[in-house]
Amino acid sequence: MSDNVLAIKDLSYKKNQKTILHDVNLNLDQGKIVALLGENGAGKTTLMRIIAGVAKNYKGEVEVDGTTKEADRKAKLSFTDGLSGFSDSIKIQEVVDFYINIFNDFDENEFEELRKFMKLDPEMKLSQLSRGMREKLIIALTFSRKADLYLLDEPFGGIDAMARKKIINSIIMWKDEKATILISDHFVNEISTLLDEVVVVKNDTILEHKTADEIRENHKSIEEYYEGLYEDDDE
Ligand SMILES: Nc1ncnc2c1ncn2[C@@H]1O[C@H](COP(=O)(O)OP(=O)(O)OP(=O)(O)O)[C@@H](O)[C@H]1O
Repeated sequence: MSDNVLAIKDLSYKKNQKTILHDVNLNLDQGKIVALLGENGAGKTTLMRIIAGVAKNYKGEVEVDGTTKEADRKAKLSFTDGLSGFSDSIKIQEVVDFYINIFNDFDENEFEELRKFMKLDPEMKLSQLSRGMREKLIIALTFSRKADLYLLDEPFGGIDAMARKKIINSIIMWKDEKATILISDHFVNEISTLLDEVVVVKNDTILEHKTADEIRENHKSIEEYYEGLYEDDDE
């Protein structure tokens, strides 16, 4: 059996007649921690929303665990679309109750552990959360499901540098070893040492997909490699 968890073939996506992504081809294997890197507006969020089945009307094929059907894909991957569907006046506990209802694979005990680890009070309303607390809640919700593919869209912007590595380290320890995590960001942060692979989005498509070992074989850190991709753009 193939250990491929994600297969994207010839994906293109337009919004209001503007090409946002074109000729995207990407394969990810089980058990990998993969960074999806690119500048603001490169198309990282759009790509995640397409994989997750939230953005529709794309051209091409998106397969998760061998299935292209959106509903089946949603059952196999875990993605929290910025809590956009929830009113600000509801409490964390109410969001959790919603997740328990909707997702058969939501593990309440796992959420409890993550919630305590993130120091989140279940009685707090979404409107009371700081940006970092909100991001921690998204991470906790996402990883409380048992999925084969986890999508994290810029999860750390408001989380302090010390906590970032601690959080991602713990998640990697908790997750099933066969589960793959795709994490988007616009710079390589404290988590670069934990990455297995790097995917770079530039000019509306995937510019490069490399393993961390390949990058390091060229005697480069991931930071140097990523910065090098943008050197030609500088004046
Ligand atoms: N609703 C929309 N209508 C038209 N264009 C859009 C819409 N949403 C996003 N875009 C465009 O799609 C492109 C990709 O946006 P996207 O949010 O996917 O980028 P990103 O890589 O996640 O950026 P960031 O790092 O800033 O979050 C951008 O050029 C943006 O202007």
